[in-house]
Amino acid sequence: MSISNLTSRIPGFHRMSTAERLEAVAAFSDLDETTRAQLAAPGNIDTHLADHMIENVVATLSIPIGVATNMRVDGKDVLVPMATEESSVVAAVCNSARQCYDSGGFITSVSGTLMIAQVQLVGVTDPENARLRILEHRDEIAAICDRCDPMLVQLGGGFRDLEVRIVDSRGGPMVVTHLIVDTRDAMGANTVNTMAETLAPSIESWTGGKVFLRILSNLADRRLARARATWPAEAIGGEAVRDGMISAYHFAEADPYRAATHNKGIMNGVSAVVLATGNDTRAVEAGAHAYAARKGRYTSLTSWEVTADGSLAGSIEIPLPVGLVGGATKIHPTARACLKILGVSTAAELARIIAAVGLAQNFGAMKALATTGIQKGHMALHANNVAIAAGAVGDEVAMLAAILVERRQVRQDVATAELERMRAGAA
Ligand SMILES: CC(C)(COP(=O)([O-])OP(=O)([O-])OC[C@H]1O[C@@H](n2cnc3c(N)ncnc32)[C@H](O)[C@@H]1OP(=O)([O-])[O-])[C@@H](O)C(=O)NCCC(=O)NCCSC(=O)C[C@@](C)(O)CC(=O)[O-]
Ligand SMILES: NC(=O)C1=CN([C@@H]2O[C@H](COP(=O)(O)OP(=O)(O)OC[C@H]3O[C@@H](n4cnc5c(N)ncnc54)[C@H](OP(=O)(O)O)[C@@H]3O)[C@@H](O)[C@H]2O)C=CC1
Repeated sequence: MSISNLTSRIPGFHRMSTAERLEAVAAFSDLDETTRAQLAAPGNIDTHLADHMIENVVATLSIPIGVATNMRVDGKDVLVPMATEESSVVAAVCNSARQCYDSGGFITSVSGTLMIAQVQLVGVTDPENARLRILEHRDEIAAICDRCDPMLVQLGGGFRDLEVRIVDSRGGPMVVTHLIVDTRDAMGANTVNTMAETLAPSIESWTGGKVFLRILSNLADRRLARARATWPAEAIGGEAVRDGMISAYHFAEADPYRAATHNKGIMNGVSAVVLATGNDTRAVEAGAHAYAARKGRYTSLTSWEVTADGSLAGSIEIPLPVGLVGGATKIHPTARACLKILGVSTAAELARIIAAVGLAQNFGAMKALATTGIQKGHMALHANNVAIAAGAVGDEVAMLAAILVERRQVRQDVATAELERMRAGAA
């Protein structure tokens, strides 16, 4: 059966055992034995590989990968692996996606796969003149950039555009050249950095100035991913719930103190998929927050409105420089296995799914905040962590967590006392 015939609506997925869930995911994504074994292996990164990925390696840190169900993106069902240490993040995506599944799920788009590299030129007395001199060399610049990466050009990528800006700084005017490069299925940092470094001597010779920095910009506003979805009021608990959520959005839109938390919630989902696929979480996070401040004040990455028929419509637009090749994406076997689960064949497809997850995550948090409060759902799941921290093992974990939730006291001191009481009762 092809993937598109399978459904991501898997009610009760969270009640299965870990092995049963992996079997369901393997069947959905048609995973081969090696990929299944990779996902099932405890501590699934080899020390030798780790030692070559970064420096001074002494150990590895395993983070759980949960799979979000109920996601339908552009008419296709998809299971989404999410690597996170935080409880209730995955559950929230499943729950949010469930509530818009029947109204079509998520519709997505991308602006392209363009990255920007910056070349900083200082020490020119005539910055306007220097700017034009650089722009006059556009064809030569294109050729220099494309010569850096013939493979990328062969794949349909390479130099696309040139911008030269004059930036007023404390140290006087700087002439900043932007190389706009299509990096296709790579995030592209190394690719565009090489181009910027190669071009720098030419810029100096054309202008008589001095180049210092030659590096990509993490404000990847030529690489936007967008997602939208509609939740009928009756599917989310009625108009009062919808209006509470709209008010939550207005709060985030107006107030940077709230917007930071609102966007952190979005990044709970975004960063989890970015990490699971071996991409650079810091690059995506820096870009997202810079984009949220693009209007001169920090605001929400999402927008929420009421449609003519009274439904809640949400949308997100976020820079998503992620790749299927480059960085750790190809070398980390678990990241590769996660990409197989997703079944994506281009970086743009991956970015679209991540944008949808960000929107779902925001829906889940806003709905909880505008109704029961975050503690009910989040702390109920976090209670397991508190129970483990208090020393619970095996079946004790679920039993102790249930007691903490029942008492509405998900606290370490209460957990320790209750665990002692449980054990004394059992003895
Ligand atoms: C936690 C829920 C989902 C419970 O929500 P609920 O309505 O009690 O859930 P339910 O038991 O009725 O189940 C409904 C569906 O939710 C999913 N679901 C339910 N439980 C699980 C589970 N254990 N594992 C996986 N999926 C789960 C699952 O899809 C299930 O359908 P089913 O499969 O049964 O047909 C809800 O309360 C929620 O979405 N809360 C929001 C949680 C959240 O946002 N967490 C992020 C951490 S807090 C934070 O860092 C960000 C924040 C909040 O500050 C951002 C902001 O301020 O904007
Ligand atoms: N500020 C930041 O965000 C910075 C981030 N980084 C890091 O850079 C890394 C990402 O850089 P990136 O340039 O993506 O990685 P790589 O340089 O590892 O990989 C990109 C290369 O892969 C090759 N390639 C093969 N198939 C494709 C394809 N389908 N599409 C595009 N390229 C393809 C290309 O050419 P070829 O085969 O010729 O190599 C391309 O140049 C991340 O690890 C990131 O953490 C680094 C510096 C700064």
